[in-house]
Amino acid sequence: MTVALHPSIDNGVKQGSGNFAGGTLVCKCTDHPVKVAVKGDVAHNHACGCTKCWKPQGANFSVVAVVPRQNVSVTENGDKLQIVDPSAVIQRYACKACGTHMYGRIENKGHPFYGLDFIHPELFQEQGSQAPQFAAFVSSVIESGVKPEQMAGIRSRLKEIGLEPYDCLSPALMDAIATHVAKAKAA
Ligand SMILES: N[C@@H](CCC(=O)N[C@@H](CSCO)C(=O)NCC(=O)O)C(=O)O
Ligand SMILES: [Zn+2]
Ligand SMILES: [Zn+2]
Repeated sequence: MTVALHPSIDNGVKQGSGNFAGGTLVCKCTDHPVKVAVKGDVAHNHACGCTKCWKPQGANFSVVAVVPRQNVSVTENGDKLQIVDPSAVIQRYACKACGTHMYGRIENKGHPFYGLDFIHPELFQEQGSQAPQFAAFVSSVIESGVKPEQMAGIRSRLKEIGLEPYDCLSPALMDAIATHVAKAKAA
């Protein structure tokens, strides 16, 4: 049996349309769901194994991407949102009723990713947003209870579906972070 990563990628990664114009994220509540409008396509979509990103029931990974924060607006039932961990770098706004994380926001203006919100594209009502590009924080799934002996199988399954596994972010994103840090030090 292949290991369950996340329902949206377990049957293979579905490529995006390349011209996704944006859509509406909807939480799991059948009654008064929280709705969040997102303009434009997502970027840097990835599977994330960290303990902080929201994972649907039974999944070992989340699927999470970024969008400019000005492109994100809560349109319905925003009173159901609460910040999961106000001390985290990414302040994740979750539905109090169903627990779904609707968006994560960075308020530290000095953070390399300030200006980007984190969202879960599987919550889009619409199809066609950018597909996951890589897998991040893969070793972190051990912190959620995965046995170290399962890691070889998890990494090979990620590679099989075309998601290169990394234990932090991808090299391109790590380079972007380091460039930001270097510039901040030089300033
Ligand atoms: N081993 C830790 C790692 C948590 C972590 O650093 N997560 C990253 C990636 S989240 C999306 O890619 C991060 O930037 N976190 C900041 C935050 O969550 O506020 C664990 O698994 O908990
Ligand atoms: Zn909900
Ligand atoms: Zn994460």
